[in-house]
Amino acid sequence: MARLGIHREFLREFARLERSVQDRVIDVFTKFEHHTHAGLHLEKLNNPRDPRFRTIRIDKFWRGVVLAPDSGDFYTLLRVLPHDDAYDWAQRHRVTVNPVTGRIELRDVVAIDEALPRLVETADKAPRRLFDDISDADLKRLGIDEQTLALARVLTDVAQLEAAQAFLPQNQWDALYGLAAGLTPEEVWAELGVAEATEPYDTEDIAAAVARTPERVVLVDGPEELMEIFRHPFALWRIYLHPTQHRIAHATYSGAARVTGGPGTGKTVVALHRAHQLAVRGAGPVLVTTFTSTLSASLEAGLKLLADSAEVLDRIQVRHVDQLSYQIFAERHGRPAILRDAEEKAIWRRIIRHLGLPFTETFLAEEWRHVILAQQIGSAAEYLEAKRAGRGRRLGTRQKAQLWQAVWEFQEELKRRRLWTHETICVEATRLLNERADKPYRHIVVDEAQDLHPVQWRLLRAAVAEGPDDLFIAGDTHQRIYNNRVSLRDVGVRVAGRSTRLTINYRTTAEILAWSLGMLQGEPIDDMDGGLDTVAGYRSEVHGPPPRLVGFAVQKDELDALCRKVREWLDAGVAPEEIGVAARSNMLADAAVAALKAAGIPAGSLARSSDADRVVRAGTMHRMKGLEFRCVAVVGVGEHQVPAPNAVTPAEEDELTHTQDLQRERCLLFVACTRAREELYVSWHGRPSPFISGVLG
Ligand SMILES: Nc1ncnc2c1ncn2[C@@H]1O[C@H](COP(=O)(O)OP(=O)(O)OP(=O)(O)O)[C@@H](O)[C@H]1O
Repeated sequence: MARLGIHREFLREFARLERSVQDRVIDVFTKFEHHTHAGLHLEKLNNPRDPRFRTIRIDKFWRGVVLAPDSGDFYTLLRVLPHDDAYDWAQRHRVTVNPVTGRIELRDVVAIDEALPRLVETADKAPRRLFDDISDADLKRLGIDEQTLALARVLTDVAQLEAAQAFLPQNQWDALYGLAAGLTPEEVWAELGVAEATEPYDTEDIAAAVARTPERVVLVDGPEELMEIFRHPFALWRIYLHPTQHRIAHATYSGAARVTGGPGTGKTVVALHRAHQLAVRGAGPVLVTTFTSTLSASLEAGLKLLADSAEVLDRIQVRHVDQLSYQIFAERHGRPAILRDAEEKAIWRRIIRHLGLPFTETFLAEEWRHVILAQQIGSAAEYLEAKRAGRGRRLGTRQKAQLWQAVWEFQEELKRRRLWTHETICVEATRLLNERADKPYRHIVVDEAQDLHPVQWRLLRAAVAEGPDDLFIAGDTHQRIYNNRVSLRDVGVRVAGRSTRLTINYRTTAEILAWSLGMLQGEPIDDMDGGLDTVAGYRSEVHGPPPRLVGFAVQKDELDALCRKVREWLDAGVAPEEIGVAARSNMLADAAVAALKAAGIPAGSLARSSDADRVVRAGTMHRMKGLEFRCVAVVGVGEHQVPAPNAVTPAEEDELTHTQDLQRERCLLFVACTRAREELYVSWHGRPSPFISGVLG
């Protein structure tokens, strides 16, 4: 039986081929894999650039281009193209094995030769070149070969480098792009994840090189896996991880560890692999957790895809944090009575009236949550001493005393009426866990960590004994969509020296990513560990059209245009469930569903429908977290809608909270936009949101 590898670039294209061609490809390659003399089905080409290229007939019109070894039975499917294009492609490309990394590389030799003279001409006139500060020795150390080096040396800007992605060997381009994005040669090397070679690589051994290059070529293990890959060409993460992702997921850490990185860099994927790996090791129960039920449901679905052994799956529990705290609370006290939002406000109002305080109920509620509960403050004296980081309005000693009195009365009332909030349940569950010597979990894996409240962190800290691999944290502070801020150190979680940042985005096109990042330009965003996070080096290898940005006079026109856009996507062959519509408010999301339905488009609310319903789904930006779609429309991005006025504390009330609220709203829009894999459409009526007016292009 032949062994088969499939180039990942082809898999991306596969998803876009017509269904009938996809079926033929599957048919041809399932049969191909079964053949004892598979090579006989391949046709030689006249004068190919690489003598190891062959073609294979898919149907009358389509051909596959296959890399066939000089000997052995190992083949790599590189592309499937219309007949003439396939032959043209084979005339232009060449496969080599990189002597430094040992990995397989594919390049468009003709395009490199054509680009070089033009670049030389521009470089001769330019005052500086892109890689002036990087020595030849450093470039070579990263696997840049002579042909790429000649081109790299005459690049003068990043746009030229981006254009060169289409023809340079991908791993070499990656290294150059990492350098251009500001990473040091050491950081780029670490990111390449190349194992130290004990002896020089055999640059003729294609099969070994392919095995070393899982980020480019997926090795297929039998016909079932082949079917799986073709059925879910986007879900490759189950089989293959980038070396950096693999290292993080499989490492043994002496304590808590963390993965950070921009949207779509595979943090969730790493978290799922890590949980699976820890369960395989079998040292004790694994908890996978996050902050909402929708997200924990999608983590559970991901784990089921990943784990093929029921025994391993049994060792993993998926619960969102509040579910965990309720469970622990209920085991001891039974079901809690929950304080509703409106009732909470009423209590604060009564206290304000009765004490004659100069504060609003929102201010008191936030002070209680973000200072007193967050820092476990238990007495007036502690409160007087407490740092109120993140709170803008200064309080004098007298005001602090008044505030403490208010909080004390509030807490007493809850106690008297046996009422609980999510936070107090969490605090009580933490107390119960701290009493226990036997912890419920041996490992905890946390996704979307940026949105957890300090009391939730303490709960998690108390649910697992301190030790190797106790906590694994995945998150991105640029995607914080609630107001929770934490310093991990303050809640007893130390990740220093065990934190890795992922930078390659697998979801979004470079165009959508760059535009969305533009919205965050210059925003100082913390790293949950006493420093600032950065977006340096975030990049995507996939290209597509730039985001489409359109404004209208009134909402009706905006929604009509949304319907036309969605219709256009559907007509182009995008399935309805691959289209997502995001809005800041529930009301607008519902209006979008109604407009789509009225236009005869199958549509539903994100809250109430799933992939299986095969409808276009619209929902709030908050609900978009953790999801992704081929095409995304973000509507209502107008001056008075984003930021949502009622979600932003007035500057007069609290300057710092005001700034933080604005940042959270900005991040929320960023999250919504980065859910798009291929196309992003952003619209508004009236004037555009201040968050996008700087990036309208
Ligand atoms: N190694 C990989 N190979 C192929 N696809 C990958 C890989 N890693 C991640 N992906 C894909 O990239 C997309 C984003 O992955 P994931 O959701 O894990 O990213 P994330 O960093 O958690 O994103 P976000 O922070 O935006 O929610 C998914 O479609 C996932 O399947």
